[in-house]
Amino acid sequence: MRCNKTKGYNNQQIQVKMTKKIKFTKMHGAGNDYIYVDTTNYPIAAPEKKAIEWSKFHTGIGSDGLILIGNSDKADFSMRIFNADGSEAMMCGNGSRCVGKYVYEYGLTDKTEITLDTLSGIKILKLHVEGKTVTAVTVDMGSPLETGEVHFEDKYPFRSTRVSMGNPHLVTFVDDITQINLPEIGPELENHHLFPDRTNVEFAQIVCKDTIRMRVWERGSGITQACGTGACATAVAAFINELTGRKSDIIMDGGTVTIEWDEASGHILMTGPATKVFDGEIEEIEG
Ligand SMILES: N[C@@H](CCC[C@H](N)C(=O)O)C(=O)O
Repeated sequence: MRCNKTKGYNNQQIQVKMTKKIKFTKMHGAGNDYIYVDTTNYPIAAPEKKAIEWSKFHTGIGSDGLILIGNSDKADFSMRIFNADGSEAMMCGNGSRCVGKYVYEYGLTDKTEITLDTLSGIKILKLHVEGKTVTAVTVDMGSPLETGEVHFEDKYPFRSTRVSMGNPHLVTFVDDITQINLPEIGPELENHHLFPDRTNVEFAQIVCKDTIRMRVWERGSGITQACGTGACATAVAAFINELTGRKSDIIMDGGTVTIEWDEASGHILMTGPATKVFDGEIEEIEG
């Protein structure tokens, strides 16, 4: 049978689709990379879909997810975070530092102390500025919402600690982190029946009383080079289990952040880098 291209073509209804150009900035915090869009200039329809499409490395921009910066009636700015699988999370530690750098360096504010409205409440960002550049940001992440021990009754020989930093985390301390097969165990634990909302998964090794090496499997994004809320959860779990003091450096695959659990306020303070990679423009097909 021959295929009649001409007939097929003539019979087709031609749909004219409009395209719109969206400016974005690719940024990373300790290697945790997201696409940032200022939605006051470029409103994004269906962000769940865009997060999946744009996060793909071969056919999109390539990232761990999508972060939308917007206005808020409760704070200076708002932040929404979508993982690479399109799921929306409550909070993003590394992302919040990059939002601080973005709004300052792109002239949306000249404040060096900024309030940020997130699904996990209002966070306070303190920018460390050198000249006109934000080199690091300290974020008051608030108090950990929930902590608890987890004993797996099935195949895992671990005693783990559950910590909610708005996002759910499962932290497990091991003697040798290099022995952990994260690509295999990460998704198993993320989707374990004990966690109906899934969970982020951290494996950590104590280096010394104030230093922890950590690797992460993120809910909705897989292995990432760093996770800010995960670093907070790891420091909290280490302190609760009497493995460290209140302040520790968390060394991740892509960089280090410092976490301090302030005794007076009970808040977690996270300090770490924020880096711009490039600005870009992507075409969005409407309809
Ligand atoms: N990488 C982020 C956390 C992003 C959300 C997380 N994957 C979730 O679904 O809870 C961070 O730096 O905190």
